Order: sequence, then C-alpha cells, then structure tokens
Amino acid sequence: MATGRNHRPATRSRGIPEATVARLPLYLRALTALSERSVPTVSSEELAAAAGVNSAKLRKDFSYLGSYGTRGVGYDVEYLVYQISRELGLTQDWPVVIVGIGNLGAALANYGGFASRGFRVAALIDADPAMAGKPVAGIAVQHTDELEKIISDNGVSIGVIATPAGAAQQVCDRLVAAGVTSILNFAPTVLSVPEGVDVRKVDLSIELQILAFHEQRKAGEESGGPGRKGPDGDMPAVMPA
Ligand SMILES: NC(=O)c1ccc[n+]([C@@H]2O[C@H](COP(=O)([O-])OP(=O)(O)OC[C@H]3O[C@@H](n4cnc5c(N)ncnc54)[C@H](O)[C@@H]3O)[C@@H](O)[C@H]2O)c1
Repeated sequence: MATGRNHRPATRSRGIPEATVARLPLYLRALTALSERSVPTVSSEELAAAAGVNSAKLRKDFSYLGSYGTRGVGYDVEYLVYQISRELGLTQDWPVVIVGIGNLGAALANYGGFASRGFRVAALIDADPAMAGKPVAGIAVQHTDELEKIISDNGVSIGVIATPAGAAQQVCDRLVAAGVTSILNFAPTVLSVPEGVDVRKVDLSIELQILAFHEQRKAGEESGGPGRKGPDGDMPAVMPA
C-alpha cells in the first residue's frame, strides 16, 4: 500500500506551513482561557508566553492568517478565537469513532474535552462480542462487524485507533476503505495509508523516553561530566529538541 503522506510538502495548499498549523491549537488553547476570563485583547508577548511560543514566531504565524493586531492594543481575543477555529475547521462538528474500547478507548470516550472542541464521539467500536451493547460514557459499544455501516451512516471522516498494535493496521484499512480520511493512532505501530489519508500518532512512552534523555543529560551537567555514556562507550545520539 502506498504511503504518499510521507512525501507531503511541508506546506498546506492554502500556504500555511505545517509547523504553523501545529502551533494553532496551542494559540487557541491560550486564547480560549483568556476568552473564558473575558479578557478582550492580548499582546503578542503575553499570548506567546501563554502558548509557550516565541513571540516573533507567533507574529509570523498570525501573518499567515492575515491577522496583524493593532499597535498598542494587541490582538482581539474573540476574533482570533474565531479566526483560528475557522482555519482549523473547528467551526463545524466532526463526528469521530473510537475503535478498541479497552482501558484507553474507554478513557478517551469519557474525556469531555473532545465534545467541547467540536469532536462528537459518534460511535464506539470493539471486536469483543461480549462488549457489544455495553454502555461506555453513555454510548453503547458496537461490534466491528458494524464498522462500515457506522462510518457511512454517521458521515465519519476521523477515526481513533486504540486497539492492540497487532490489530491496528487491519482496523486502519477497514476505516479507510469505509471512507475515513484522518486517523489518530494510539497503537504503538506505524500505519500504512494511501495518498490523501492523514495519520497522527500519539505515543506517551516516546514522550517519556525523550524526557528521560533530557533528565540524563541534566544529571550529567550537574555532575560536571558529559552525561552518562551509552553501553558501547559512545555518547548518546543528540535528539532534536
Ligand atoms: N499512545 C499512548 O500513549 C498509549 C497509551 C496507552 C496505551 N496505548 C496503546 O493503546 C492500545 C490499547 O491499550 P489498552 O490498554 O486500552 O488495551 P486493552 O487491551 O485494554 O484494550 C484493547 C481493546 O481493543 C479491542 N480490540 C482488539 N482487537 C480489535 C480489533 N481488531 N478491532 C476492534 N477492537 C479490537 C479489545 O477487545 C479491547 O477491548 C494498545 O495498543 C496500547 O499499546 C497507547
């Protein structure tokens, strides 16, 4: 199966770089917090600090949205929330299915943050016949036999995979064949998808491994040494921040 997504250009068709797209949710989260506190305007420095981003980068990112703020006043919080939400496609409702309703799938189903951001959990799907009909987060789990019908009946374009790694590719293939074009993969495996299908993967253990690397380096700096050496005596490979 082709893996065309690996060769995608780093720029979206509308000219917004992928790196900017990846920061838009950070700005939106900070802006939503300001909006909830009824803060009307925010400077680029304040917003950059709240989002954990460099302020020059923020101004450059917002220039892609055509948003330049007002000198001495800053950015209009409500308008920026609207603008970023629109750019991210969040002004419409996105039905989402979660496949694999074990520990993780059930936790995801119970997470209220999806619905409040416009991602409605349309269905929960599992291969275990004993789970069929059982309510999780108020939704009855459906068997994988129903997968194609569920996708088509609900117009689902985003699927979340929370199955064991060994089942993930097969689940992915079925989701894609049924019409899903975006996949959030929690299973620790690399998925192959055809051109036009986007995959994002979440792996908390990789994040922890990166933190472990930095911890190890900090420990090395504190002791005045160069950090713990690898098993063969070489320095560990330097990973990008
Ligand atoms: N990305 C992360 O940070 C992260 C964190 C925790 C777990 N995980 C991964 O998430 C996955 C689920 O973990 P868990 O602890 O919830 O496991 P679990 O065993 O509790 O749940 C897995 C569920 O998937 C179902 N399933 C198995 N094959 C299926 C198929 N072909 N179609 C549909 N459903 C199927 C099982 O019936 C079960 O209910 C694992 O791959 C695990 O490694 C990832």
